[in-house]
Amino acid sequence: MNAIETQKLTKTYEGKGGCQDITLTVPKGSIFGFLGPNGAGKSTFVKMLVGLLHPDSGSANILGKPIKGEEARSKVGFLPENFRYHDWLTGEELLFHHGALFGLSKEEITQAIPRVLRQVGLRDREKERVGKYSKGMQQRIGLACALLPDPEVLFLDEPTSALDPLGRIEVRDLLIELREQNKTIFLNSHLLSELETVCDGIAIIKKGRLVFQGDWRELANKAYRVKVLLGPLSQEQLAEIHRLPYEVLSHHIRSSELVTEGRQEFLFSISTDDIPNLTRELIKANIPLYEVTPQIDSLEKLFIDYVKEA
Ligand SMILES: Nc1ncnc2c1ncn2[C@@H]1O[C@H](COP(=O)(O)OP(=O)(O)OP(=O)(O)O)[C@@H](O)[C@H]1O
Repeated sequence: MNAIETQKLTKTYEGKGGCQDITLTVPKGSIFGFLGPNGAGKSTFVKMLVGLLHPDSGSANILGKPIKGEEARSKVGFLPENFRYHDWLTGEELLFHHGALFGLSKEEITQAIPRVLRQVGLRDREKERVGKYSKGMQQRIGLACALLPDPEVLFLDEPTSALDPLGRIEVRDLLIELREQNKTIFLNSHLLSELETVCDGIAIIKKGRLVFQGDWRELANKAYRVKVLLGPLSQEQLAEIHRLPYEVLSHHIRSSELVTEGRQEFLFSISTDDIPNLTRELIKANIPLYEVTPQIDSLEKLFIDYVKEA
């Protein structure tokens, strides 16, 4: 079953900005990364899904229920970006306030509070005023608010931007724990190195339009490269390498004391399927071959390439 399905979902602001014709599928029990440059339309899209904006056209379902209805929203948690909390409330009072907004009873909220405080690592800090919390703690209490109704689908907009590296790891582990409970997490983040460690699927939006959706590793494979250590090489062998039907992206003598002089490093642009062919060709040409190392690009690099190209 899909947690989120949208069909040509569109919202513009008097014909400008926003996002257009977004058809997207997010499987249940996955962590899904939603990426795009500033102003691409990410918040507009998420706000429609959580019921804060009405679409101009198109449709969307959450867990099979149309987003227009309350039923879809009852299973949703949302952490907006840069949310300002009521400074004068204690963490506990804030959680009570949010619980009431979700329509939870007093007993339900009292039961949920220790769970969410544990999940976000704020136990024993709930009696302090939110205004006295550090930025990271404010982000954690926001996450706790989103987790209060034990949501099936969680929308998180930059959930770790104020956290230190340890805090980020804690949130990442929490997301993995939630996924293990078959919850779905829709994650909006600019921290791509963080996304690549947890996301099952991603979508990229640019200027309001979807330009990619799928497994980011699929995206990585599009730009597959392989590093090969060869040599020493005669002029003839060097010419032979350049005659191969694979693009040489770079070629240099590796400056490592461990590498015998004369060995050279080549970076080829080839698909995974072509690696055996490349090695066969090199051996056929009697070229000494020492290393073949596939280079998988980081999500960050691919994202930049994709957003520039698409
Ligand atoms: N209330 C609004 N009125 C007019 N234009 C808006 C409004 N909200 C957003 N826009 C425009 O719609 C486009 C998409 O904005 P949106 O906030 O959805 O992008 P985003 O991808 O979330 O950006 P960021 O990463 O900077 O948060 C932008 O061009 C923005 O200027």
